[in-house]
Amino acid sequence: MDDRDKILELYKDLRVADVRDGMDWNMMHHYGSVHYEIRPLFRTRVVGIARTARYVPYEEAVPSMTPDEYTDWAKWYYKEVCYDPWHKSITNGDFMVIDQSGVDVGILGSNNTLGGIKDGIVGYLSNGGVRDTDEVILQGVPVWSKFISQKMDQGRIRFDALDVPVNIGGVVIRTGDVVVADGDGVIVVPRKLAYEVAKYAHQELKSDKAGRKRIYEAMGRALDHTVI
Ligand SMILES: O=C([O-])CC(=O)C(=O)O
Ligand SMILES: [Mg+2]
Repeated sequence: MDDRDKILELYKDLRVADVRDGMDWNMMHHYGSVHYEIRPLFRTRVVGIARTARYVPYEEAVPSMTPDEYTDWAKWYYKEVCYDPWHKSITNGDFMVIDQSGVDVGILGSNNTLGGIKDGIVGYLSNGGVRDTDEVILQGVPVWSKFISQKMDQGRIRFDALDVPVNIGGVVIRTGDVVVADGDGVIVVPRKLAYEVAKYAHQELKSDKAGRKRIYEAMGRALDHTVI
């Protein structure tokens, strides 16, 4: 098992809250929690290894053209201006992290997110928008984003860089960092702290389970997977 698989295994049962505590136990109180305005489209839990991409505003004016000319232009735009190069180099367990510089577009949609899942992406995190959200939810694609946007990329945003440090909700995320996301939001662990944080996150999870198990038993409540 390589380091990456070891880390994914180590984090697979940890909740965002446990990882938060594990960061605190390593004097990282100030760091790691992505701003609470970044929320899941639907509640689920995903652990992955960050893969980052940055997009920036498109500075040119869209030339005047007929709708049929626009069809070709839109295709050209996807190919040359706002492409998703990460699609070509996905590793199983990647958590795709998109910095879209505040532009109101849905870089993520039902099509490109599902294509990434097919190739091994486990979830998406964006400080921007997602669209086609009814299908994204139906397809069960885990997405944490700042907003929902109806808009296409054309004339609004361009691809800038892959595997650069990005700022998502106040946290600098680098390709290779550990990303844990659930109904509480998203937390990022710098790769060099991954083992130490996991150790104390497990300590917290264990004590949480034991405490709630005692209450379940006192209530005569059937035990579930969160306490055993
Ligand atoms: O085309 C895009 O950039 C996003 C989108 O709507 C999809 O992937 O379905
Ligand atoms: Mg779409």
